Amino acid sequence: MMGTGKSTVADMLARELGYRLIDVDAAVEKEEGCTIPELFTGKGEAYFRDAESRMLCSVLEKKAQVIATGGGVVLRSDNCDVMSKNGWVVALTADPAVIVERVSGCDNRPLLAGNAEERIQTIMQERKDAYRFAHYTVDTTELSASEVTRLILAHYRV
Ligand SMILES: Nc1ncnc2c1ncn2[C@@H]1O[C@H](COP(=O)(O)OP(=O)(O)O)[C@@H](O)[C@H]1O
Ligand SMILES: O=C(O)C1=C[C@@H](OP(=O)(O)O)[C@@H](O)[C@H](O)C1
Ligand SMILES: [Mg+2]
Repeated sequence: MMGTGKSTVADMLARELGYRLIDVDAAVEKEEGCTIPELFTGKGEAYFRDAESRMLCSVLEKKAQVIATGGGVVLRSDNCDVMSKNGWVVALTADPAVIVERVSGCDNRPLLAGNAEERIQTIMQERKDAYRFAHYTVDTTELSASEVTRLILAHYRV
């Protein structure tokens, strides 16, 4: 889910493991030559989702890497299938109020425009079953990013 710390924790994990870090959002931005908000405005969410799925499949061909995805990658079941087949999948969650705090001041999440807390609650409700396929889930509400990283490393088995 957005704002739970995926990009931050993936970076820490990659350093700890000596793996390559891939952030799918950043890779899409680089490929498209614009930011995610610009992509949503200019070409629409469906275009972004296609680019996101293509990028995910392409990066999953390699090994020894930590891949941070955007929280909406689970909206397509094919993406979940390819992640669980080719990787060890961790889902991060947090209470909506904490997510609001974490993302306040960032305007790079187009789906949270307007009342962020309401949007987060709605999106979490819509996606409540979509993250269940993950091999391991961490509620990050009361944990620092380093604590989340340590927990994941303690459970990582591949
Ligand atoms: N466990 C945490 N506790 C407090 N703040 C966090 C934690 N994890 C990430 N953050 C902060 O929350 C914001 C969103 O984190 P980010 O890694 O971009 O989340 P995501 O990639 O899941 O959207 C960033 O400002 C980051 O520094
Ligand atoms: O949950 C979502 O639908 C999205 C999450 C974002 O990434 P983060 O989860 O890293 O914020 C980004 O991919 C886009 O704004 C859409
Ligand atoms: Mg991110």
